[in-house]
Amino acid sequence: MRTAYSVETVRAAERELMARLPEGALMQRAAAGLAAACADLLGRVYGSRVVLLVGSGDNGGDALYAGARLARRGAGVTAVLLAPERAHAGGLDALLRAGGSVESGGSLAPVGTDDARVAPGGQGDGQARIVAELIGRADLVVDGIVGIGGKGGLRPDAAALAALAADSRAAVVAVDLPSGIEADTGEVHGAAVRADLTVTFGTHKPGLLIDPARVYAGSVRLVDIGLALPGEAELEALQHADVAALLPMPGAESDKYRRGVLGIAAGSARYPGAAVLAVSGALRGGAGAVRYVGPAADAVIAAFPETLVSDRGPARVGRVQAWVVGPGAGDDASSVAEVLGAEVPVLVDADGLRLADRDAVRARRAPTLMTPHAGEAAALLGVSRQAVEGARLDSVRELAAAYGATVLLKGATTLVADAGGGVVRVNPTGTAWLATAGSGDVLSGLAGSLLAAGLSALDAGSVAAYLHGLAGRFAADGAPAGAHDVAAAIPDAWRDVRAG
Ligand SMILES: NC(=O)C1=CN([C@@H]2O[C@H](COP(=O)(O)OP(=O)(O)OC[C@H]3O[C@@H](n4cnc5c(N)ncnc54)[C@H](O)[C@@H]3O)[C@@H](O)[C@H]2O)[C@@H](O)CC1
Ligand SMILES: Nc1ncnc2c1ncn2[C@@H]1O[C@H](COP(=O)(O)OP(=O)(O)O)[C@@H](O)[C@H]1O
Ligand SMILES: [K+]
Repeated sequence: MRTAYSVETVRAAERELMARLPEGALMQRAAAGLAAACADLLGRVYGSRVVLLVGSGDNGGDALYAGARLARRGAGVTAVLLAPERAHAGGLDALLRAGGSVESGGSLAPVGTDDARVAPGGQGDGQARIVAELIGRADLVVDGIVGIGGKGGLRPDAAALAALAADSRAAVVAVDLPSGIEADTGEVHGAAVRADLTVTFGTHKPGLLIDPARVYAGSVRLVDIGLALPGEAELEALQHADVAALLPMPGAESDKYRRGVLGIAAGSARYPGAAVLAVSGALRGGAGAVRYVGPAADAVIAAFPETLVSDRGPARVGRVQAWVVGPGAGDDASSVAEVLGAEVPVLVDADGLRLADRDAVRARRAPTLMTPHAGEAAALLGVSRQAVEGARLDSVRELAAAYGATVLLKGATTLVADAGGGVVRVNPTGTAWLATAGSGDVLSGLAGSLLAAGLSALDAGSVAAYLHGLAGRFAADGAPAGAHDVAAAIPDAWRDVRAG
């Protein structure tokens, strides 16, 4: 399991550890890990050109000490100091003693606020040009502007440096996190550094795993500095072994009913394909049987003859262990209401989200799993799609609380949150090839099947997202794939997870 902790928790763990260690020991651990990662990225350290962007906190201190280590190995290291009089004194001293040099990078005036570029003004043309040329010629830029002490997007002088780093051909390594992102939420308010690699200390921070900030982090390398973190994380990402342990496996005593029967109320005359795709995901999700209820029975049977079909409405079909309702359902509000009345776990997706009565969902005693994409979540919350996409963690928690349900918010980094708070799951396996019509229907069938097999809503949602993301990768393999290809690749994803 990969876990991420909030800044507050990290600070507390750091305080506790620092009290037991000699002064500066923690920063040396961080700097050693950072320097090693930089050296790996450079390949050859000797003769390389390294520029450190250094803010006035300990994040800059990490960069300076790592720069000193690289300078001792023969790199040409220059620190650009945003606030020369407040730069970390010990780090600065170490860098200078190792043969590094220093430039002032404060008050480089940016042009505009969105597209910050160093311009004449501030300290004047001369210094701005020196800094721009340094960064432009660098092999590696180390972003030590701000770490977990940052608030809001980068200030203008820091934004100007970030823009220069983005324009240069240098690889960019962020220290702890890309400066300018919100560590606790993954939100990005204004300018932020775009890194190729982030070297983070002690634990992942939520912002490194959640969009939009995740994209700024590049790949992420965790350096263990010995922090003792409490049991429950803020955020967790399942990995192969975690998923393998949760997959429902049949045993000698299993029969199709004991493995779980999933009911699917989906599809309409207009959208029969949604029913077919939901069934295609469900048949690969571990339930022993799938019952389909709705107007697309002919299409479902033609594609999947093993499906049990009925046109009698959800309330009168035989017993099921879980329901999926909503994909392609059009305006079939009565099916949604009937399914919400069932005392088994229910997954609500697509049209079902719009048709579900909030009080009816809140009144349910069995688990409910809602699976909106950002647009659907926005409609339920009464905000814009951009507002949801910009604040995904807050949005998923708010929706879960409002409906008293588990919510899976789809996207490049799918999040799953329970109503009562607690850890939120983030899915690491997705691929942008999954942004194809009908892939959400496959996901709802798959997650429903896992619910029918007995997984909790949080586990069913996060295991389904994991398998679905992996199946998307296998199906696409560098070329477009349709939703039915994704469903067909679920068994490969399942086998891959079990193989470890
Ligand atoms: N506390 C510890 O034990 C350790 C801390 N470490 C490092 O220390 C960092 C935290 O250090 P600090 O608490 O000093 O804080 P930071 O260095 O993250 O940030 C504080 C500085 O950034 C400036 N700043 C804040 N928001 C800004 C913005 N939007 N634009 C530009 N500048 C901004 C502040 O004025 C302040 O000078 C961690 O991220 C990590 O890199 C590591 O050395 C490991 C050990
Ligand atoms: N950029 C992306 N990267 C990774 N996964 C994505 C991306 N965009 C969408 N997805 C995934 O693709 C699926 C799309 O679902 P949805 O929007 O409901 O589509 P549909 O309604 O057409 O079935 C979701 O599982 C979502 O997480
Ligand atoms: K940083």
